[in-house]
Amino acid sequence: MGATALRNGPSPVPAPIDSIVEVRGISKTYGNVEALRGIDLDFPRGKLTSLLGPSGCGKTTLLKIIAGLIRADGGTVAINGKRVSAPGPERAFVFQDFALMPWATVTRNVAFGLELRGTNKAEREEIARRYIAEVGLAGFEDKYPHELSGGMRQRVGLARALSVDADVLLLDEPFSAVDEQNRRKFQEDLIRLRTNQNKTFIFVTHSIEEAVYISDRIVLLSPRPGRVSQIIEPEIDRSGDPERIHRDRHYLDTVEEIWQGLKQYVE
Ligand SMILES: Nc1ncnc2c1ncn2[C@@H]1O[C@H](COP(=O)(O)OP(=O)(O)OP(=O)(O)O)[C@@H](O)[C@H]1O
Repeated sequence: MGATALRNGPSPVPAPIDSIVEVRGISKTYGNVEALRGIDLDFPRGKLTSLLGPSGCGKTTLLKIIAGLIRADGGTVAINGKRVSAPGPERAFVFQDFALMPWATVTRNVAFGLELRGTNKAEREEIARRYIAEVGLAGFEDKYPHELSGGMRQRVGLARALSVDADVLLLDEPFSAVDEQNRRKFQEDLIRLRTNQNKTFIFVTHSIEEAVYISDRIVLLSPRPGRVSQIIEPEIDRSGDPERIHRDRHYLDTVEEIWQGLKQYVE
C-alpha cells in the first residue's frame, strides 16, 4: 500500500460508515468574493480531520459555518444526522487567539461554557479542574491569563472546549500564536486526547507537516472559489515515539505529495 489513500475531487466523497458531521452543497460569498462553492464533506466520528489549503481558500469560513457562527448562502450542515444552523452543545470552538477573559482565573475561564449552561459552581469547578489537569495545567487553576505563557493560554482554550463535553471540537489554527516547542508538544497532546477522549476534531491549519503529523484525514481546499480538491488519509503509525514519525518514510512522502499539489497556488 502507498503512503496515502487519495481521493481526487471534484466528485463528492462517499460517506464513511459513521460520520458525525455531514456537509452538503455549502456555498458562501462575501460581496464579490466567492469563498466556498459546493462543498460536500463527511467527517468521521472520533477522528481528526484537518482542513488544509492556501491562504484565502475558505478554511476558516467552512469551520465557522460548521460551528454555526457564520451562515452559509446555500447547503446544509448536519451533526449526528440533525440539521444545524446555529451554535449548539455538541460543538465547541477553539479560537485562534483562545478568546480568554483576562479578568478571570484559569478555572473560571475553563468553566465558562458550563457557567453559560447554568451548571452549578461546585460541579463546574470540579469538571474544570479535571480538564485543567488533562491539558497539563494542574497547579495553575488560580492564575490569570496574563500570568501564563502563550502555550499555556492555548491549553486553557482547549480545556474550556473539552469541559463542555461537546462531541466535536473545532480548532482554528490553534498553534499559530505559539512557539515551535509548544506547537510540537501540543500536537502530541492532541493525538493523545483524540485517543483518550474519543472526540471528533476538525482542525484548520496552514502547515502541511502539521496536518500530516496529526490527522487521520486531510481535506485539501483549493482557492477562488474554495472547493474540495483532494482528500488524503495518511497511513502513519502514531503509536511510537513522536520523533520517529517525523522521520517516517510515509510521513515524508505524504508531505511531499501534498506540497506538489499545493505549490501551484503559491505566488
Ligand atoms: N467577513 C468577510 N468579508 C469579506 N471577505 C471575507 C470575509 N471573511 C473572509 N473573506 C474572504 O473570503 C475568502 C476566504 O476566507 P477564509 O478566512 O475563510 O480563508 P482561509 O483559508 O481561512 O484563509 P487564511 O488561511 O488566510 O486564514 C478570502 O478571500 C477572504 O478574504
